[in-house]
This record gives sequence, C-alpha cells and structure tokens, in this order.
Amino acid sequence: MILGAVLAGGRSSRFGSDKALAELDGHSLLALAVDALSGWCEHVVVTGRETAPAPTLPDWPRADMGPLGGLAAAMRHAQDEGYDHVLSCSVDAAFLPDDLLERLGPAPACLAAQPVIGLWPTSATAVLEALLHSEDRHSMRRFADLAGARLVEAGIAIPNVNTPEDLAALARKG
Ligand SMILES: Nc1nc2c(ncn2[C@@H]2O[C@H](COP(=O)(O)OP(=O)(O)OP(=O)(O)O)[C@@H](O)[C@H]2O)c(=O)[nH]1
Repeated sequence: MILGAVLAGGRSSRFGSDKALAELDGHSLLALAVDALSGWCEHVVVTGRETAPAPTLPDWPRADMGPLGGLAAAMRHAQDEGYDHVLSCSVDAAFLPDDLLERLGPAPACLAAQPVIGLWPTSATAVLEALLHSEDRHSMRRFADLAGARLVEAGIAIPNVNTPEDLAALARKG
C-alpha cells in the first residue's frame, strides 16, 4: 500500500502569496497535486497546512522544518497505519509524468533533479526522524543518500512554480 504525501507548507516568499492556492486552468496547485497522487496511491495526505482537499497532517517534529518535516509526518503516519511506502511530491511541482511510479520503483528512489519527489519505504522513517535532529535537517539530498535512494530521471521536465512568472509561463503553455 502506498500513501501519497503532498508537501504543502513553506513560506511562498518568492511567490508573494500562498502558492498552493494559486490556480492553473481553474484548479489550485494543491488540488492538482492531490489529484495526481490519487492516481497512484490508496490514500493521499497533505502536510504543512490546516485545510486541503485531502486529510491533513501537521509537520514533524514542528512547523517550519521545510519539506522534510512534512515528509516525516507522512512517513510516521504511514508506518503507524501499515502502509509499505510513501510517494511524496511538493505542491509546486506541476505536471508529474504519467509513468512516475514505474520510474521510481522499486523504492527507495527519487528524482535526480527534484528529490522531494520520491518513493520511500516506511522503514526509512527512523532514519528521517534522526536526520531532522541533526544539522543536515534541511537537506533532502542527505535524506535520499541516507535512505539509499536511487536518483532517477523524470523523462520530462517538471516545472517548479516559485514565482508568479513561473505560473504565468505554465498558463501560456496550456
Ligand atoms: N509540509 C511542508 N512543506 C514545505 C515546507 N517548506 C516548503 N514546503 C514545500 O516544499 C516545496 C519547496 O519549497 P520551497 O520552494 O523551497 O519553499 P517555499 O517556502 O514554498 O517558497 P520560498 O519561500 O519562495 O522559498 C513547496 O512545494 C512547499 O510547499 C514545510 O515547512 N512543510
């Protein structure tokens, strides 16, 4: 069983407003990410915010730890609930490839260019929790390394929405 985890906290300082709620084709980036993961996962959770179109979890061990705090919350929940894996993505990664799960399997693996998009065995939860208490606690690449993740190519470019201009460019492409 795979639990999908949308990492949707952060400050959106470059975007200037909550980018999870920014819309593309009439849908929020948050809703698009939840929908995308729902295609591969039995259930999807959203971390780092209180309201979402899916159940939410507070970051672990506290807010403002960055994406790894959201991943840790999802991993702990997944392990406690008997899931084998977590499929993670950030809310600002638009257009995940249709064959994402095939590319990422077998776990652990993550995208070379965007390691926040990864397939993680829930057995890596303790490693992640220990990392979050170390000075490397903001390093997604360090977690990928410690978890023994393969770095895989996405096959297509996955645009990151950091600024309003990034979103406008995606809207223009249709
Ligand atoms: N759950 C959770 N997700 C986060 C957190 N920080 C960032 N993210 C997500 O991780 C992705 C990458 O975040 P960044 O672009 O580095 O940071 P940001 O805070 O969203 O944006 P900037 O303030 O412009 O850097 C985004 O999709 C965020 O939603 C956090 O503390 N908790």
